[in-house]
Amino acid sequence: QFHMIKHEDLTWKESLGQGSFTHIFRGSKTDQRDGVTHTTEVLLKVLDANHKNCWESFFEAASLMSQISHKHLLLVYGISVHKSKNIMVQEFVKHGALDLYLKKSMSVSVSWKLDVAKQLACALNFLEEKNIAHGNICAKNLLLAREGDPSSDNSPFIKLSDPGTSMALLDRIPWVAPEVLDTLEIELECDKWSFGTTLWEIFNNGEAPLQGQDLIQKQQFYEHFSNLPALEWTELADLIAQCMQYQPELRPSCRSIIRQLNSLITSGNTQVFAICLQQQ
Ligand SMILES: N#Cc1ccc(Nc2nc(N)cc(-n3ccc(CO)n3)n2)cc1
Repeated sequence: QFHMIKHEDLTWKESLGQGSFTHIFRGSKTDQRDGVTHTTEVLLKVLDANHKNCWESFFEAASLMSQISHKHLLLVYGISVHKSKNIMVQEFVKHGALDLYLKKSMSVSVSWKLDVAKQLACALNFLEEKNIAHGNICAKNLLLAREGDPSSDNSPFIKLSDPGTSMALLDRIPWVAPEVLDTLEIELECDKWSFGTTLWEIFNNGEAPLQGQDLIQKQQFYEHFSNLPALEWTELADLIAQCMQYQPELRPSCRSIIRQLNSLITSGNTQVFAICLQQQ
């Protein structure tokens, strides 16, 4: 159910890092269209040969992303299988994963972060309308296609990456919704919980929540129905708390999330506007 790419049509460039079961490289693919050779810059995501057992979720992730298209969903060109390597060929997204970008550049504004949050909410709304649960929403899976810089008014642009190979569930606390540990089922509501965790990450400059806690402590976080430390901005902290409710049915719809983000954006701008007026 997706395009198979010939290995000889791929060119491999430098390694860009390693995930849990995957290794990513910059590369390019050539294809002939109406007799013309086109070369496209790509990201090559290789599934470790010794993790054959999770190649199924690897392919499932790829096929999910190649069946639907949306401006905030990563484009997957196809799959290439060569000897014992499974390779996912993705569009190359210029600035890479958002968590690393936020850790590096501490100076992104509140409106920049709200803009990114709203784009993610739109991507989730699109998936919700198609009744598709992503299952792995986190800042690491948000890719920054355009930086957007404070000087000119062009804003950031993100793409939601494939769900990836389902890492060990306990390692994904607190991104994975608590009920998933019992049901092992990924429902739409799970993405709302993960959206809350990702919002927390974005407003904590890419710092991972429960950083450095071991698996026992992480499991207890759910057993004690704990919440992440609230942000100073109470309206934003409220939205995160709504998303990270232990009862899935109480979590807000994507439409409600987008509405609340819009009012935060407006109130944020009003506050900035008021401060500018005072300073005149
Ligand atoms: N320095 C640097 C640098 C690194 C990567 C990109 N680009 C890119 N494009 C994609 N399609 C996917 C990814 N990913 C990165 C982590 C994951 C998680 O799996 N994906 N990175 C651009 C610059």
